[in-house]
Amino acid sequence: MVRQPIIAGNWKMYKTPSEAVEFVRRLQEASAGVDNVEIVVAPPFPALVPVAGVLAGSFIGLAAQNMFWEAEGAFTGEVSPVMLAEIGCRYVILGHSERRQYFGETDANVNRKAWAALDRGLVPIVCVGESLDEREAGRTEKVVTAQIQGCLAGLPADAVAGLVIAYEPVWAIGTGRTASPADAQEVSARIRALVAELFGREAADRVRIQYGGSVKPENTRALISQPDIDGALVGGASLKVESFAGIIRETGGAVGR
Ligand SMILES: O=C[C@H](O)COP(=O)(O)O
Repeated sequence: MVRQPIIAGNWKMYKTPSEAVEFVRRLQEASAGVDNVEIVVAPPFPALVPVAGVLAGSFIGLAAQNMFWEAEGAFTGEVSPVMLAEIGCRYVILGHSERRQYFGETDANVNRKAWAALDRGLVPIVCVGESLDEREAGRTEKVVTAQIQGCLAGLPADAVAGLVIAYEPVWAIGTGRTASPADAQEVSARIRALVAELFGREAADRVRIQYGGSVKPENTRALISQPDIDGALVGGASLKVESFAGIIRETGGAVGR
């Protein structure tokens, strides 16, 4: 089964709209010619519209970092899937560990959001991953299994096949401490086996699993070469064109044609 690798840059709360526009213009040039990798950027909300304008018709896709599950209503401060779809988002990141840690995001919330996103034609990038305490207590598999079961509960198998799941061990995010390729592969393989159990072999073969946590150009190739890792969700290193384009090129080189 050939799965096209997907490299997504999660800019978190960095870059003003003008900085974001300038960045994607430069990224288009820097990543031109890499045609075997899907590239996605996830700017903060105020930058989505201007960046969508620059990216219209481009090979770089647009993602939001979060959304609410209702289409509209009295929900101050929230953004709906309808709005994201209309401005040209293709993806939406759901359940990032920072949303879980600081804003009370739960697996049940992520599940409602995933249904709503799919209903509006957006592809969820569903984030899962264990904390350091959980890993050290030997609970990684248990934690990630519960997250997958909760976040994807009841979704149709063909929708799951089209999803992106980002495995991000919380202890590796922004710390410079990357999971070893073997550890990242082991959990990614567990996730794929679980998807097979819950949604069938075809969904498991098609779903793309990203690794996230201190990914940089230097460690990309070893991670991407793992059989169950189909890309990366990149934080810090996606904020500079040189390092993000480096990760994209390394990915293209690792998968070949
Ligand atoms: O969404 C991205 C992840 O949180 C990874 O962030 P990082 O690459 O800065 O460790």
